[in-house]
Amino acid sequence: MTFIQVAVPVPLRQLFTYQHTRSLNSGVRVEVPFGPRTLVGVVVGTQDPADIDNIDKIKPLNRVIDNEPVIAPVLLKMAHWLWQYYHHAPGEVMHAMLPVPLRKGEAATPSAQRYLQLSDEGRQTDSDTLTRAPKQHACFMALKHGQLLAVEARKQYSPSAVKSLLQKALIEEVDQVPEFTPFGYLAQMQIGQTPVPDKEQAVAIAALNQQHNKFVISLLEGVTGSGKTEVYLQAIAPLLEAKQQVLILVPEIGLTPQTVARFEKRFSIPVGVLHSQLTDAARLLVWQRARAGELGIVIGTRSAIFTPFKHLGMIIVDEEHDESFKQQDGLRYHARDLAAMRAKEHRIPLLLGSATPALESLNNALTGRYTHLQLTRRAGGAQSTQQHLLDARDQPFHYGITEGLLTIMRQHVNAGNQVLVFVNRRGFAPAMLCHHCGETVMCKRCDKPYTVHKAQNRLQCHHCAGTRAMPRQCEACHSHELVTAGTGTEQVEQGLARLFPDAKQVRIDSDTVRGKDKLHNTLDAINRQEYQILVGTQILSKGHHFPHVTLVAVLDCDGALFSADFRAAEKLAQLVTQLAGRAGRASKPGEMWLQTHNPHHPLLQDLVNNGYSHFARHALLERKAAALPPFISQIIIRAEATDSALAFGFLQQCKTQLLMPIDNIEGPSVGGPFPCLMEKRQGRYRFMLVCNHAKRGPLHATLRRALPYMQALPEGAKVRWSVDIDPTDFS
Ligand SMILES: Nc1ncnc2c1ncn2[C@@H]1O[C@H](COP(=O)(O)OP(=O)(O)OP(=O)(O)O)[C@@H](O)[C@H]1O
Ligand SMILES: [Zn+2]
Repeated sequence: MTFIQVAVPVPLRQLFTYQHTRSLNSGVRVEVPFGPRTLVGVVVGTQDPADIDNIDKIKPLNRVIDNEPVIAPVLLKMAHWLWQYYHHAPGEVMHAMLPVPLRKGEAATPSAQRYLQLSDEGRQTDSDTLTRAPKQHACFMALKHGQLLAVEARKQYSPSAVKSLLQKALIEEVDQVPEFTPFGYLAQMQIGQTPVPDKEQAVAIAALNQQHNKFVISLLEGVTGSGKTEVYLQAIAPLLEAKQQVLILVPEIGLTPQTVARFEKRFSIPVGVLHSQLTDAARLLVWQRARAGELGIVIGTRSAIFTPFKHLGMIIVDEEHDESFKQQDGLRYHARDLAAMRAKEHRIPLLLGSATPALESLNNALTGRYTHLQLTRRAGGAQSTQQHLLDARDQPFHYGITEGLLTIMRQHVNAGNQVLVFVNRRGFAPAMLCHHCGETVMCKRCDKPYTVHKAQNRLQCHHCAGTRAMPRQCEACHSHELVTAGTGTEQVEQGLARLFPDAKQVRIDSDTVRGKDKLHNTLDAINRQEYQILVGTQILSKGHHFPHVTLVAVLDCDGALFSADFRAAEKLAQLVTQLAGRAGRASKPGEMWLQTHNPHHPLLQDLVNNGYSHFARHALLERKAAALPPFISQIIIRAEATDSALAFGFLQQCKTQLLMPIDNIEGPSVGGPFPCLMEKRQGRYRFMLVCNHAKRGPLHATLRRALPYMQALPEGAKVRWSVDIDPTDFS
């Protein structure tokens, strides 16, 4: 009899022991009884019978699912690190690492899948016959390049488009077991036209070429449009040729088909793509193809860091400062940190790229822990964007835009160029209030004003997504005179339509671009110059290439200057710099105007006059002086409950545990319980404890000792609480 340790997907920070007739490899999935349920767990080791109490109570496994481990030894090490470092339940960590069908116990080896392909008739048909049905046309065109998974095609192009094409007999369905050829991509790989790298790019590429099969972390700090992507492309070419695969992580909304197309075009090989909007079947297929070594390149968002590879040669994290790399619920891991951990285990290089590096990464580069590669000039002769502040005080406003800014916009539009207007809020206006008594219409569940959405004729809470009908009168004084306050994208768009009747505009925010295709099509239309004015939120700041934009106008970011979050300045500086980077990327010079009521604010002055890299180095000095991350380690314990006293009381007891002295260890400082920046959300009151320590080790040791006591607190069952290691968000 062997005793097997299994990570079972339950929210408990421990492993469970089962008995089996023989030993099993770690990383194999097993089906186990758990109370009244049957769950799919992962074997992580065996246990010495001498260490087991109540040995006759140990239950047998129900069933062994895999012959071969689904989680390879390197990834098991990563899992181990994850549950230790993030103090998370091992079974939940394992599940997070697996594609959904495998969590449910389905076979890990490829099984028959239904594919769509062109029929004989389809192959002889001209796609022009479909131009009046755009979705059918798009699906047909995609199938011209090869088969698609049927479920994926239905999701992407709509079930009705697929149905019509089937009815027209232009396409057909086939069932096939996919076959994978390890490094099969090499047979078709052809390196396309490659620009001659400039001096700085050449230095970076040469440095990266020296790093093969070594664990080295490099920060590629390159101003916007400096050709970072070109460096990635040239750096990975020799690896692909040497049968080494490459994983590229990109931010959540930075993963556009343009990015993927650029890699496909350069190497003429299919690229595996992983993001949250894929079907489970499609994700599993990429997982299998990468694992078999069939894919040379995988590009994906945060969780792609868990993809198995046959021979991984390099990891790249593009826009490494982006907040979407940190998961903000459940297993709150940071994909950038995990990438470092993974690169170390595989003994391969990790490349972090950004125009606006996170202060953590920059500090590691400046202190020599990372190799520091810099691109200080834009590629292909483009000039850097001139940045200016526009004093908004005492200026007349039209729909949130000052007259001064309108004049500048007019010059750019009249010159036949495109203007990008950044507004930090979607919707029509961020609040509605009574003109008579001043009462604001509030979401009672969050204690925050509702955002007015005129297009839907509703109010929407951006914190809990709750909506309500537009009120007709004030709840306090019953006056019918309700007015809106502030400006959102919807209002700016409407205003600009009046102010610029001859210029075509497009709004880009999460209300107008739902789904990847919509964003892709809009971006294409922008680059075909179908629009002159682009109005949008953060989405517009992320890595897009707009060759015709010459002016970026930022309407209002003053709020961020006075935030209680110590990272607010860094986030604002990154946003502003990335926005500026959208202008003047091609032959025409670009400028950015930032409209503000605080034109003398030191942060804005520094950014505009000296740029991000100066700001960031200065901000690091400030962080050091104030003893803030990255110079100290931080952990937050959050608790929320409908009864605020419960959440507060629970954290107070946690604090007592965290302050309990441990031998030979200097304890952390524990602040709070403080209300979170969003004090109330969805009807729950929210508090946090902030634990700081100059050193990571003692901080984690303290938490490790306190956690079992915290878990045993009876109040813990009545509140929602969580542990956040290296937090990035205090909302
Ligand atoms: N050495 C080069 N010679 C000519 N053109 C180049 C060179 N390197 C890059 N480019 C071109 O310059 C433009 C910007 O390059 P790229 O997109 O690689 O920059 P980036 O630093 O990744 O941009 P961002 O971070 O702002 O998104 C692209 O059109 C690219 O093709
Ligand atoms: Zn709400």
